Amino acid sequence: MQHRIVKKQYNSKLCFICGLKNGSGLQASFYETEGGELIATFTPSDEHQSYPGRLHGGIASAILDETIGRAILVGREEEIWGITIDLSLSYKKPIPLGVELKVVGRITEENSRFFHGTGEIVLPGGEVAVTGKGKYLKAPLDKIADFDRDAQEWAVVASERDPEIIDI
Ligand SMILES: CCCCCCCC(=O)SCCNC(=O)CCNC(=O)[C@H](O)C(C)(C)COP(=O)(O)OP(=O)(O)OC[C@H]1O[C@@H](n2cnc3c(N)ncnc32)[C@H](O)[C@@H]1OP(=O)(O)O
Repeated sequence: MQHRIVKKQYNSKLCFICGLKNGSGLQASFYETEGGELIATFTPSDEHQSYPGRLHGGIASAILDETIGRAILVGREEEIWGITIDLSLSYKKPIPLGVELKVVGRITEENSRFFHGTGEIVLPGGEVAVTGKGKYLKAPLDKIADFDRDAQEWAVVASERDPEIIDI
């Protein structure tokens, strides 16, 4: 299925998932789709392995957590930040290293205090490797962390690799 991209989300400096200067991290990109979902793309490297040649399950959990958590921002002008309070995963296929993976997330339920979402990590051939669902507490950013947007280089960073369409 083809997903038309309507917006790229912010990256940061050192976040393990989205920090562009975290050499050990995933340096993932996040794209909002016309259909109201969020797609992350990243290519895991040898540093992210569990058993040789396979992505560590904790790292799979981390990218799913962030993709579902960021899905609350899709199509909004206002900022909503989430704190993960419950996350469950089902690991269905091993995930290889060194190939681009796609992670899809969406919000399934929302009220004034919480949001819930689901997501999946999809292999290059289209098979679903991991599914997840999470519950997040909404909170203002200054209640979650001391976050200096300039120091954290929190910005949308355009790249010539940014796709107009993602095929999954
Ligand atoms: C947009 C960017 C997306 C980013 C995605 C990535 C986000 C992250 O990685 S966050 C890091 C991982 N998460 C954490 O470290 C959270 C650790 N936990 C905490 O700090 C605290 O439990 C905290 C602040 C969430 C809540 O604590 P506290 O303020 O004392 O509230 P508390 O009264 O215990 O619970 C508040 C409500 O949440 C519910 N809740 C708390 N924990 C859970 C849980 N594990 N499962 C379900 N519900 C829960 C409670 O039932 C309660 O609901 P209600 O008021 O309706 O009865």
